[in-house]
Amino acid sequence: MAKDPVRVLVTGAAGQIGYALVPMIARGIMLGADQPVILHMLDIPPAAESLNGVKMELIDAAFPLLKGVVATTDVAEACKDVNIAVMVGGFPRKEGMERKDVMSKNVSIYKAQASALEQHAAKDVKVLVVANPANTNALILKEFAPSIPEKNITCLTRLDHNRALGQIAERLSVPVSTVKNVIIWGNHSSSQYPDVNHAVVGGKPVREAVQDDAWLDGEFIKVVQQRGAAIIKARKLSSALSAASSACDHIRDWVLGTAEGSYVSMGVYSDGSYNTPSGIIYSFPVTCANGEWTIVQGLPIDDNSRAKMDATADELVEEKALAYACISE
Ligand SMILES: NC(=O)C1=CN([C@@H]2O[C@H](COP(=O)(O)OP(=O)(O)OC[C@H]3O[C@@H](n4cnc5c(N)ncnc54)[C@H](O)[C@@H]3O)[C@@H](O)[C@H]2O)C=CC1
Ligand SMILES: O=C([O-])CC(=O)C(=O)O
Repeated sequence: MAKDPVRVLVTGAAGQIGYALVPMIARGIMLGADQPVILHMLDIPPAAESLNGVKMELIDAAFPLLKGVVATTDVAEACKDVNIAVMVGGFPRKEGMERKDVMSKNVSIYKAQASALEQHAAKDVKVLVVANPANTNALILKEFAPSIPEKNITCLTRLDHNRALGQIAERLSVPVSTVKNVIIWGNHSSSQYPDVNHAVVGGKPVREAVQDDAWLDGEFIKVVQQRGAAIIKARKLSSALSAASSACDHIRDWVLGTAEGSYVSMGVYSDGSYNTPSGIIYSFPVTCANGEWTIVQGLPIDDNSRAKMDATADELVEEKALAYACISE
């Protein structure tokens, strides 16, 4: 019997990630080749015409799984009954702007969208925040949508995770599918810690396969931390196809489960695991089953990793304070 359609919201759908993401969702890359979808696309009024153009293209592509498209600038209409919400819309930093200015704009966007999701989305909506600052936007969304279970609010660090897999595969000239269990700890920013201490390639520890700890502890980490900036330098635009693809990976694994023996990285509400501060959205290694993620426990952490995990946590605590200062202004 055919499945009922799942309603998937994409905010910022007229933007570059949105343009890459919506056809992936309509083709079944996010939720599976047997899962019909109804796309809800939200953008702001100045982007309404462009958003309508994206809707026209979705119709023209005649995707068999796509059972409907809502394209709107009305946040309540966009959030109505959605089961999955991918939050890509946000306010980017512009020339001459302080970090605090960007934070205050995003705090007000995420506060308003949290309330709309709370009032209009399905009660068990799963939320993925992509827009930067992704971890802190997700935290604000969580704070202002108290009836959405905190386990249902996450942010994207899967792109960083996939970038780390890609760097190791390139270094060893092996298919990327043979590399697994890298970890991104912390913030989706240049303070993140890409950790290979538990990663394997073809069943062998990555450190044994690479045989170059200096590279793994130095250049590799820097390349992954700075990859977003490198793409901007090369394309004059930020990552879009890789961000969209990684957003699909994040939701697919969350809904359909991770492979046996594999874990992935997700930004989730910290419960204090690995002595990280609770009350921030921090990226951890997780496994997923039955629509729920679980933090992988018990991995040994050496002093070098500890220091890097703490540094990225400190940045998130600072961002949280900045965001809260914007709320109370
Ligand atoms: N977490 C991650 O791994 C990554 C995050 N990003 C972030 O994703 C975000 C989107 O990137 P792009 O698509 O390249 O940007 P973009 O500027 O091309 O698109 C953003 C879209 O959001 C819309 N928007 C702005 N305010 C909105 C609101 N209040 N409600 C709904 N829509 C709104 C804009 O009109 C625009 O169409 C940025 O914040 C970027 O920094 C980008 C790459 C990776
Ligand atoms: O760096 C940026 O602005 C975009 C981003 O988050 C990434 O590519 O990881």
